[in-house]
Amino acid sequence: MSASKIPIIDFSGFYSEDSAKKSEVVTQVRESCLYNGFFQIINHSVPLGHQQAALKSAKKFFNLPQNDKDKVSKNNNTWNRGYEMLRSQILEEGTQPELKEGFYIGADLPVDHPYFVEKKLNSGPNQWPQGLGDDLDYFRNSTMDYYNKSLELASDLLRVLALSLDLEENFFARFMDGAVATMRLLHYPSQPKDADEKLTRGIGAHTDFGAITMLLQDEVDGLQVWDQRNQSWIDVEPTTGALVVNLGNLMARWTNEKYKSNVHRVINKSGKERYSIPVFLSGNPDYVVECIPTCQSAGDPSKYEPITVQAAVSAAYAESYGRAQLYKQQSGKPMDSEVQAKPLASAAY
Ligand SMILES: O=C(O)CCC(=O)C(=O)O
Ligand SMILES: [Fe+2]
Repeated sequence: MSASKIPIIDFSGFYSEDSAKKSEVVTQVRESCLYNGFFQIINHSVPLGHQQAALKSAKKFFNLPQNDKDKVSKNNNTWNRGYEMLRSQILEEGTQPELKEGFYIGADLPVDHPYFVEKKLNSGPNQWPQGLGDDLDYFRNSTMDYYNKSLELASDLLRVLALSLDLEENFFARFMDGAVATMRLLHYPSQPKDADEKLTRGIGAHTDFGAITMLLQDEVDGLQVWDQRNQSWIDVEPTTGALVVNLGNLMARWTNEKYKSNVHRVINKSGKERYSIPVFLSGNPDYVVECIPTCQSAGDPSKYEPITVQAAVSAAYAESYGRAQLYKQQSGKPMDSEVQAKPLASAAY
């Protein structure tokens, strides 16, 4: 597999009647997952119109006055919904708090839903930015439509992943049933041209926490994927209509590290504002992730104990937000309200 580019896979083969075309998709996905866990897909099931509408909504939201954004702060709840201000997170140790702001959305669950009552991972009602006024309906519909379409695609991707691992196509169905997923609208201000690249990140080098991530980026580049074999960063070229798919730590654990959860980062040196929308699939919080049968053998036993989705994903969130808090304490800077109000142990939900 070529190292200098992230492969673009034509996903229409998966929906084709032609079994050879379907196998070709499965083979390309397998190769990408074994190599570095990143690929782009085109001709998938999330319509371009839905992508554009969601990005338009993101831009409208981030253009609001700071005061309107602060009113829907993620600090207002413990289930990780709402606005996250600039410099709230550090994913790469030794770097400065990150130059991005975000808005978290998920399934809009009522307060009597069992997931909310039982405080399951990132589960509860959304916060909606009233500051958008007449644009709020459009914002709500376009973001939720995009979210729902992404979850349908996630099921298809898991079918392909199952086949790529020589499993039954519906192996991941129970994991998807009642799955939790979180979407984040992201805005990366343009970084000053003379910013110290070593320390300033849009998002620091990290791996994702969940099973898979589906990322929509607009036309501004900045996402880079670590190429372990060549010890260099690969730029992920924005491609109209494409989604970047990458595997998270949960999938790496599940596959006994046969499939990669790879390091990536964003540095926005474009001189333009950058917007992106990742959807993180965590899965059913009660599902127990246990080494996939085809990924272990007598000579290659399971490296990890079984763990629930809830336990695996929540630990990772707490750690990353804790780092930003620590940085601000140690550097003696006044902490913004976002970080101050958030105790480390309950950082994410
Ligand atoms: O914005 C991007 O391109 C990447 C975002 C990302 O890696 C993340 O939110 O985990
Ligand atoms: Fe990421």
